[in-house]
Amino acid sequence: MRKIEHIGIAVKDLEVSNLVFEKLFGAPAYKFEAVESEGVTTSFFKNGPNKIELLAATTPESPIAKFLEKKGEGIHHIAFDVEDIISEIARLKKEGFVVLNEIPKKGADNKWVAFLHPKNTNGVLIELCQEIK
Ligand SMILES: CC[C@H](C(=O)O)C(=O)SCCNC(=O)CCNC(=O)[C@H](O)C(C)(C)COP(=O)(O)OP(=O)(O)OC[C@H]1O[C@@H](n2cnc3c(N)ncnc32)[C@H](O)[C@@H]1OP(=O)(O)O
Ligand SMILES: [Co+2]
Repeated sequence: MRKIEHIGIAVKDLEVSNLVFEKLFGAPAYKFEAVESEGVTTSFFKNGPNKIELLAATTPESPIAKFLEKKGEGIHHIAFDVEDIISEIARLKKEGFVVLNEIPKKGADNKWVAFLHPKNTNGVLIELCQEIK
């Protein structure tokens, strides 16, 4: 894992939260993207080398909808940039982590992604991201 790729924040209303983070960073989101397979719509903000992903649910079954129901708005996951997601998944499986999708899926912002179950990472949902070249 090379660096934090983004921090995902679950929000109830993307429009409202876009304005909050635009004020916070003094700049608008650089990207808005829906990821149907995850039942989410996202916006991305860059602040220097850091990236924030706001996520709102578009379906009741969405992981974000369930998270909001259970925990309310807040940090949802930490995503890490990886060189080779396939070998990283194999390494982490060997280390005993539960990989929620062993076959990388298409994420937002042009990435292949996979997730580790938070039960093995002290309650923090971890996302692996590999840039799609
Ligand atoms: C891919 C697009 C975009 C991108 O960056 O490219 C994204 O980041 S999409 C992000 C949304 N997608 C996901 O989160 C996919 C991975 N998540 C899952 O598979 C589930 O959300 C899972 C397995 C983490 C939890 O699902 P489950 O149906 O088991 O929900 P429960 O409410 O029963 O949770 C079980 C247990 O886990 C705790 N939990 C749930 N979500 C989180 C979280 N985000 N962070 C930390 N902990 C979480 C929940 O509290 C339950 O704990 P318990 O102690 O049993 O109460
Ligand atoms: Co993410």
